[in-house]
Amino acid sequence: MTDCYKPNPPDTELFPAVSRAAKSLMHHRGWRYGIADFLEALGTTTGTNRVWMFEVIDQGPDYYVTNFVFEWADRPESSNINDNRYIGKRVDVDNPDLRALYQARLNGQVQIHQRTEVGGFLKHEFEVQGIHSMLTIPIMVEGQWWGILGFDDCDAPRDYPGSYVAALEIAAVLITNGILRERLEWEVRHDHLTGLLNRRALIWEIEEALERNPQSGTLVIIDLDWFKNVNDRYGHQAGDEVLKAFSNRMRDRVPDGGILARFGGEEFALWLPTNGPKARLIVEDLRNAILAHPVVWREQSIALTASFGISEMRDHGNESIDTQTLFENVFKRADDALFQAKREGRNRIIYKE
Ligand SMILES: Nc1nc2c(ncn2[C@@H]2O[C@H](COP(=O)(O)OP(=O)(O)OP(=O)(O)O)[C@@H](O)[C@H]2O)c(=O)[nH]1
Repeated sequence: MTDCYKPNPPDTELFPAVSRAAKSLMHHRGWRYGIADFLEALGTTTGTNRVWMFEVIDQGPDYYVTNFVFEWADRPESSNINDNRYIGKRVDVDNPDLRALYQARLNGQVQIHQRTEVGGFLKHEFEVQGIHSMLTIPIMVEGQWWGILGFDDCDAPRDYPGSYVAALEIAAVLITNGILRERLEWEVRHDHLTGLLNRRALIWEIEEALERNPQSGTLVIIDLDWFKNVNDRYGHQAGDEVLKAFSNRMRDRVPDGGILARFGGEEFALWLPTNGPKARLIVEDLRNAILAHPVVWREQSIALTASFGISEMRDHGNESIDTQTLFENVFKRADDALFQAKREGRNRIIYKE
């Protein structure tokens, strides 16, 4: 039987290939932009027919759901990526074979399956996809099963030696590393509770927008009114839910090119790429929407209002002023406007040129 197994190319090529391919995962926009090159390098060096990755998008004790996210195939006929069956595919773990497979994946164990040995769920997949041998390496992130890096041999059976598995396990760790970096970058730029950008990220985004268009844009600082009362009356958890619902409501109404952020506490900021009456109309629409739609929390309706301070990017005739100072000035004016809105009774918009 073993003599009809596909020969493995010399493993001396594999470690240098993984090392070279690692660089593509360091793509400045994130690993997802370099993964196609990475999988191609693994595919061509191992001489396999298909290298694929799926991501686990939901899981429970007796099921898991996967999305087929990336693939390299040696020829068009080997490709599966456009098969909708693998998008949001749910696997019900309803027999001992499948339970063993699932448990091994949860534990991060590498598995090599041969068509002659598999049963049930895998047998069906092997037949549908024309697979002889499949090597699967779980991608683990922070101790959790994230997905699979898989290798399918369709033209002949294959047995992967230990040195191959070791190199490909390193490849999976490199993907883990990319995912962790992506998570970290998300955390640096976002507010945890609401998923909105945080203050720092908003400033970066505005700086970029100003580089493209220095004299344009409106900054709106938004502060929920009497928010302390929400916490005092309904509890902190309700307060959190209100902040999330409020953020979602706002996010749905931000026009194209607008950037919404949570500055902290019950304070938010919105950058609009427009100036003048158009921007002010958008803000009026936001104020009305907040007023018209109380947040429902555990069947209780929590009415909200917010105060708004608005200012525009303008040099007020001083053309020598640099972008940084322009930007600081617009923040200061919007903040002063918000303060005035609060002082004058809240639930209002104050505009300061
Ligand atoms: N639940 C919850 N509360 C928060 C969070 N961040 C800040 N707060 C609360 O927000 C409240 C803000 O209170 P204040 O600054 O007095 O403002 P306010 O009650 O909204 O009154 P005005 O702004 O003057 O209209 C405080 O009770 C904070 O504890 C958060 O992430 N979750």
